[in-house]
Amino acid sequence: MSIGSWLTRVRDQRPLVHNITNLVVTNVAANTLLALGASPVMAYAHEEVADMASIAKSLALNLGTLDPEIVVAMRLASTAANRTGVPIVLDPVGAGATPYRTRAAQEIIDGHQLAILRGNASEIGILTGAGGSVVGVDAGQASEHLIDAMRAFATEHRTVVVATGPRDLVTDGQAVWELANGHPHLAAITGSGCSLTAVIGAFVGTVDTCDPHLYAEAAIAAVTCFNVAAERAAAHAAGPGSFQVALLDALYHITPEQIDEAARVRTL
Ligand SMILES: Nc1ncnc2c1ncn2[C@@H]1O[C@H](COP(=O)(O)OP(=O)(O)O)[C@@H](O)[C@H]1O
Ligand SMILES: Cc1ncsc1CCOP(=O)(O)O
Ligand SMILES: [Mg+2]
Repeated sequence: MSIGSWLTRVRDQRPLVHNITNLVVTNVAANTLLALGASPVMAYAHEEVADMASIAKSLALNLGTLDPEIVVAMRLASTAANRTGVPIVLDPVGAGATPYRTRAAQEIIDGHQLAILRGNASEIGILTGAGGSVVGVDAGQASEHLIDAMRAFATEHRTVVVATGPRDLVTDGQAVWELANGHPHLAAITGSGCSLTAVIGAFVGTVDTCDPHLYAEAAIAAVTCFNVAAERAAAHAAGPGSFQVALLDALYHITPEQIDEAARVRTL
């Protein structure tokens, strides 16, 4: 299946993505999913997260503005998602910046089966044991051991790992792919990584068998779709402000053919 045809699946199926995300990006993540053609819902109450996760096509967890209530909500939702076969995508925002965030990410990873772990290269470096520095929620220096550590982590946890930045890396524990689309404006707005995680949730929500290889394909397609849309948006944006709006428009208008034409994906 071509990378672009994954977008057709998303638009045809309009998967419901249950997001437990942060206070900064809630609105933009929901609008990003709508522009793409997916269906967002944000739900946090302990009384309903298990029910919501069970009827969703995917569960996207984001540690951006973590607090103890959210930690419990994520635990309840993840348990229900695993029980009902709903794929989980985790964005460990700021893992490595404080022990609380790192511990929360590790508890989710150890206690549940993730479909995809997606963070910036520093967050992924911290969680996979490669090391790296995290400055608040932004990436610092990435580790030179990142690729090996990602592959070992993916194998051990039977999951797909995605590390983003100027170049993006994806592995299912066997193959490693390097993705080279995107635009520096993405690093000049808040929430690009968080929105991408929600988008990965939409793509993975179209996969109905628990298959790491298909999850990897979905992740590659999601990152490439998002980043090619960003390139198209940047072409007529005056700066980060208009870029943010233009990105929503580009996600709405982009075609599978445009994605396939611009995709820069290679196996390492
Ligand atoms: N310098 C860059 N050039 C091109 N694309 C980038 C650049 N920095 C980040 N991106 C893209 O921005 C998105 C968010 O990645 P990143 O900034 O690593 O995550 P986060 O916002 O979680 O720190 C990804 O799609 C990534 O490919
Ligand atoms: C600024 C900030 N602070 C807590 S969460 C958040 C948003 C982070 O978004 P992203 O990781 O996509 O840049
Ligand atoms: Mg992030």
